[in-house]
Amino acid sequence: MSVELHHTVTGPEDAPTLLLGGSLGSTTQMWEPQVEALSTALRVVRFDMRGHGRSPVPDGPYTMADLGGDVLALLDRLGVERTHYAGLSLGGMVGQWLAVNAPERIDRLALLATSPYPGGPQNWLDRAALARDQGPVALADTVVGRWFTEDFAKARPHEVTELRDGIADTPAEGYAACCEAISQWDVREDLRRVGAPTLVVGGSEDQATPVDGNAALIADRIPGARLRVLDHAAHLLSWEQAPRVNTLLTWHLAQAGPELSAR
Ligand SMILES: O=C(O)CC1=CCC(=O)O1
Repeated sequence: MSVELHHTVTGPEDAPTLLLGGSLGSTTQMWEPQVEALSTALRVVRFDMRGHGRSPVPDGPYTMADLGGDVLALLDRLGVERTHYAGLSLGGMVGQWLAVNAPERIDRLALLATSPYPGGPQNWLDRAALARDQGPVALADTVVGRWFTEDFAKARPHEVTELRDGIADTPAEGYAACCEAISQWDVREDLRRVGAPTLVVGGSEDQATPVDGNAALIADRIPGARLRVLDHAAHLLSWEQAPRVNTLLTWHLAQAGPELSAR
C-alpha cells in the first residue's frame, strides 16, 4: 500500500511538472541547487522517499514497486496526469521503474548517477543489517566519502558535513528497507522498452555507480537515450556540478514543448 510522501512544490502552477527523486539517505534538501534554476519554467516537485525525511516510515523490506507506487499516488494527489521526472541514484532507480511500469505518466526522463543493477543482493543486505543494527550514522562517513570528489570536500567541507549529517539522521528502518529494495533491483532487460526521451548523466569520478556498467549501460539500452559524463563529479553530481546539471536538465526538458523553450 502506498504512503503519502512529504513533498514541496516550487514554480508556476500552470507550468509542466518536474518530479525530483533523491538518493538513499537524502531529503528534499539535496535538490536545493536545482530549485531556483528550474522553477522559472517548471513546477518543481521535490519529495522525500518513504523511510526518509518527513515521509512515513513503514516497516520494511520495501520494493522498488513500493517506492514507485508512492510516486504514482503523489501524482494522483497533485492531479498530475503526466510529468517529467529526474532522479539521482535511488531516485533514478525509481525513475527507471516508473518509465518501465507506468510509461503513460512519464513525459521526459533524466537519470543521474544511477544504476540498472547495483551488483546483486549481498552488499545491500549487509548494509541494511548494519543500518538496522547501528543506525545510518555507522555508514554516513563512508557513504558521503563517495558523494564528492576530494577537491570538492576540501573546498566546501561544511556542505559535506551537512549532507553527511542528513544521512546519519535518516530513520534506521527507512534506510535499511530502501537498501533491501536496491538489493533486488535489476531492470537491465526492461530498459529497451522505455519510450520516454531520456538523458543519462554520469560522473567520471563516481565510485558508487561508475559510468561503465551503469550510466553507459542505461544509455546503450534505452532507445535514443543521450549520455553525458561530467568530469570533476563523483556520486552527488547534482550538488557538486550544479550549474552544469541545471543546464543539461533545462536543455533536455526544454525540448518538451514551446512552453519551456519560450522562457
Ligand atoms: O549510498 C551509496 O553508496 C550510493 C547509492 C546507491 C544507491 C543510492 O541511492 O545511493
